[in-house]
Amino acid sequence: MTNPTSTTTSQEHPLYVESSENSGHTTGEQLQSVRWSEDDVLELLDQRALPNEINFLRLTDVQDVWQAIYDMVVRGAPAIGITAAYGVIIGIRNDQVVQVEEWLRQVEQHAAYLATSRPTAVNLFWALDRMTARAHELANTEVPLEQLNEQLLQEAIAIHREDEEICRQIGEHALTLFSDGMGILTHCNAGGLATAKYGTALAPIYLAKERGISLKVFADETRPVLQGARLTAFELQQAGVDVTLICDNMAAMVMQKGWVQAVIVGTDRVAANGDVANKIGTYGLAVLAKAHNIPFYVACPISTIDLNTPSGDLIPIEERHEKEITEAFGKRTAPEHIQVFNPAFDVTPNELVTAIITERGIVKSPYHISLKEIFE
Ligand SMILES: CSC[C@H]1O[C@H](OP(=O)(O)O)[C@H](O)[C@@H]1O
Repeated sequence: MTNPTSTTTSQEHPLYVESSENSGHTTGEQLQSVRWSEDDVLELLDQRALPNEINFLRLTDVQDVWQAIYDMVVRGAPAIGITAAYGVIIGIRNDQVVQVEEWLRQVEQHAAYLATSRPTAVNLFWALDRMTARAHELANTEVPLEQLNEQLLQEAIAIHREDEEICRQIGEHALTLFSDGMGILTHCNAGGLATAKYGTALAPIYLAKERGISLKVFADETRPVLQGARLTAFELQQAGVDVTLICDNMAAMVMQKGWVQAVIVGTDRVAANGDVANKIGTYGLAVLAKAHNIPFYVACPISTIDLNTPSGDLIPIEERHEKEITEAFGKRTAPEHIQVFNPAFDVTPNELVTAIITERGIVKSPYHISLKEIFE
C-alpha cells in the first residue's frame, strides 16, 4: 500500500485565506477539508493534526482513502461521503479494465470496499450508492470506455459542490431560530471541516457572523477525540466568532447559569422515526437541554436521513480503539489493561429533538410523518 504523500504548509498558514471581497474580515474563503486538485489527486486536510498543523495528504490509492476515513484524517458525515465518492474514482482509475461490464464490476467493488471504513454516518453509503447508480447509467450509454472514468468523476464533483449550497441553505433555515445575543451550545464538530463548507450545525453561526448578528457559542471539547476543542473552537475562532471552549461535563453548569438559549448539533444518521445518532455525549446534552427547557436542534442534509432504518436502536454504532480513551497527547492517562468501552456515537430519542433543520426546511414532530414529507 502506497503511503499518502503529504504537502505540509507552514503553521502560520491560516485555515481561512482572505478572499478579495472579505478583505479585513476573518471569514474569508474557508480552506476545504477535501479537495480534488488541479492535477487530479485527492487532497485531504489531516484533521488529526489540527489545530497545531495544517497538513494536506495527497492520496492516489483506494486503500489509503479507506484508511484516511477510518483513521479520521477526514471526518464528519458529509465530508466522509464526498471523500468516498472520490475514492471510487481513485480506485477505478488504477484498474486496467478492457470491457464496460468489468469497469462496472470494479466500480461496485471499490464502493463496497469503501463502505466498510466506518459504519454509522449514512452519508458514506448515500454517496457510494449515488456513485454506483451513476456508473450503471453511464454503462448503459454510448460513452466510450476510456471516457467513463471522467464522466463518473463529474458525479463525485457534483456531490462535493452540491454539499456547499446544501449547508448554506441549512444555515439560512437554522438562522430563523436564532436572534442577536443568544447563547448557543454545540457538540463535536459539524462545521466546514465536516462538510464541503459552512457545516451543518455551524452554518447558521457563520451566516450570523456575516450578517452582524452576534451569537455567543459554547463549544464542548467532545472527548475522547476532541473535535470540539481541536476543530470547532479553531474554526469559529478563525472566523472571528465569540466562542468559549468548555469541557463536556461543564455543559450542565452553563445551562444552569442561563448562558444557553439553544443547543444545535450535527448528526451522522437520522432514523425514520426521528431518533438521531450523533457524536457520543449528544444524548446527555439532549437530556440536559430538556431539563433546562432549552430547545435542542439537529442540523443535517436530507442525505443524512435514513428512512430505511425505522428507529435509532437499529443504527450501527461504531466502537473505536481503546487508545482514544487511555492515551492523550501520546501519554497513557489510564492504567494498563483497564477495560474500555469506546462508542463513537450515541442515539438521542426523537422526543428530545425540538426540530431537525434541513436544506428543505425545519422538520418537527411527529417525525415518522414529517421526515417522509421532506422527501416529497
Ligand atoms: C456534519 S456531520 C458531523 C458529525 O460527524 C461527527 O462524527 P466524527 O467526527 O466521528 O466523524 C460528529 O458526530 C458530528 O456531529
